[in-house]
Amino acid sequence: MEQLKHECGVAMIRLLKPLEYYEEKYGTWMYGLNKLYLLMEKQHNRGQEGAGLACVKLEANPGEEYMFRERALGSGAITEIFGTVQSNFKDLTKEQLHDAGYAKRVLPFAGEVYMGHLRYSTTGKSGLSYVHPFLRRNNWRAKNLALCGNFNLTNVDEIFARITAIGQHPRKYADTYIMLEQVGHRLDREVERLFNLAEAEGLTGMGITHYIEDHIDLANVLRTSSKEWDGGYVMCGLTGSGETFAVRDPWGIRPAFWYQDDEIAVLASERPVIQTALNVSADRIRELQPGQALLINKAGKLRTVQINKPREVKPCSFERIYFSRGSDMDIYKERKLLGEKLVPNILKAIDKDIDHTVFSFIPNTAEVAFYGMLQGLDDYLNEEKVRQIAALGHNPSHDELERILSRRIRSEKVAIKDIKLRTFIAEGNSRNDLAAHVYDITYGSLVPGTDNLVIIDDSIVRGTTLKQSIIGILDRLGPKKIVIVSSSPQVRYPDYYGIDMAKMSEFIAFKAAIELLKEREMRDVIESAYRKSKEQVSLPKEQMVNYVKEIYAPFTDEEISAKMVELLTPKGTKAQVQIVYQPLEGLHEACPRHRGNWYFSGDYPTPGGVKLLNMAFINYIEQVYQF
Ligand SMILES: O=P(O)(O)OC[C@H]1O[C@H](OP(=O)(O)OP(=O)(O)O)[C@H](O)[C@@H]1O
Ligand SMILES: NC(=O)CC[C@H](N)C(=O)O
Repeated sequence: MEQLKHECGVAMIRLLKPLEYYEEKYGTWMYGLNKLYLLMEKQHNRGQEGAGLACVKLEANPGEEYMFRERALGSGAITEIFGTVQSNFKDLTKEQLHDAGYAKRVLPFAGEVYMGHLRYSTTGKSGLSYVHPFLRRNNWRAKNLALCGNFNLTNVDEIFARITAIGQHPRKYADTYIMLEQVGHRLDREVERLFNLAEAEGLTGMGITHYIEDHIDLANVLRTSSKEWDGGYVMCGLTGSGETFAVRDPWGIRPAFWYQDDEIAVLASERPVIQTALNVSADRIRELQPGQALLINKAGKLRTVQINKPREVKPCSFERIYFSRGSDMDIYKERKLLGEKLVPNILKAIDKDIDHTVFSFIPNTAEVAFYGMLQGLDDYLNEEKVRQIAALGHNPSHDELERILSRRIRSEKVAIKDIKLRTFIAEGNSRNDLAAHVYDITYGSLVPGTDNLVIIDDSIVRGTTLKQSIIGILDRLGPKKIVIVSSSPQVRYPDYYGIDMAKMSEFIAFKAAIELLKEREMRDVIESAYRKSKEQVSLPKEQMVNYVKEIYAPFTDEEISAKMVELLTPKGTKAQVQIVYQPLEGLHEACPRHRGNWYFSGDYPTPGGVKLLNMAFINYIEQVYQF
């Protein structure tokens, strides 16, 4: 089975004082480097395929290196890159190590501007040369560019065709290279525009260089290069002359947060990492707005600029459900609410038999939703107790009270995740085997043959985790019934904005719907959706319609869940199995500000999404489906 990958993380730091300041105040000029390490480590959940960092030293003399980069592959990449950077300092004397002036003059990575990236590849390929930041070198300092991003565009092919038509020649067919070429090309134009102005003003030599570096307008560069980007992105960059930028997509799909005080300006993909790394409260951190860029110029002046007009804002709800760390105060509340909202359906699934049900979660991400679910169950039980007491019709005796009040929600740690690896994102071939062995159970945590087991997870995508591991091992405990609860709705459609799940055939919900259509002699629904999809291939993407919705339309969520259970329950399972899903309304009530739900609803935020879905469905029918 093909690997599902997702996300990337970005981190940027601009030191606003000279290195001496940090040496004096914090005992090290490596303050920025160390903070970058923290910001990256705390976002390692966002990318374990590779990591890289770039650094720019302001005001280096000609002949001295001013732009540095280090990259590595694998889950240990963060340690490796920082280890390599630190190895440059290992032979220094104590005096040299604490001499900020010496560091600034002589040492690599002793700069004021830093940028870090954590990667899971999406459109880009795997391998070290695809690990960000990407570099574009030039003899003019201001034309040098380091670029990294948390992004996925739906129209890389169109952009590639257009830029090659105007004579450009990207060295690789990879999305980040193409972005690098586009931004780099515009940066070149900007530098040339300023060169002409400087010359017209009679400047020469370094006078021209300084003029250019003092007047670069990155807003211009970003505006002209991002015009046609259709997708989710937070693109970050540094130029050789120390300009820093981060720009967010106009739909607000991918997230970014920033903070500034008089010492430092910082940007990261997730808010709590800034809170922790810099010890600041959430109210001092701002979110980069849809279509907005954060720009810091060579002199350290920070501003936000609207680069593209905000579109219908659809921030990715999967960030809230699963990707981002649950330590964000809002995400924590939202995840709890997701769990709480499921309580009525859970009670239905266990016939309200609270006394014979054990509640638990599938580690790790679902833990927070589990606490919310427990809270909801507690509330339900308290109401029950009040009803029971009232039903007595007299002042309860001590024994009566004790009997009623001793009823509890039975929460246990049932499933254990032994390997600290997200099975959702582990390496391709090894994933299946890994998924089967990654979880374990607590033996004796429920009464066999008597108790139900309700276990919450945050998402069911391909169902591999359930099929290959969870249902089988839970069944060993002998529960009467296993109720799997998903805190997110059914994942029905591919994502093209950062989560690389492009094949329809991967989704268990899709497989279930196709099975149901076949079983009920409704193949004509499939054929008609295919025909309509095929007919619109040459239409402009803005006019395309999501016909895959027709595959799901004849069925209720419950019918699809029931079919999924059939497909996912391993042979020989003794317990009855049921899957309870979060309805779409539940998701929106819990995460009201993150309305991006295309993977659940099929409502894509950009026309490019519908176009790619159309292709994915056609490919599925032509390559996988048996007529
Ligand atoms: O249906 P599937 O395709 O198997 O994917 C869904 C599973 O993947 C994720 O877990 P992950 O292994 O990433 O663990 P985590 O909760 O610890 O992040 C998620 O929490 C589900 O358990
Ligand atoms: N997950 C991401 O944001 C990946 C960035 C980029 N699309 C790549 O594949 O390298």
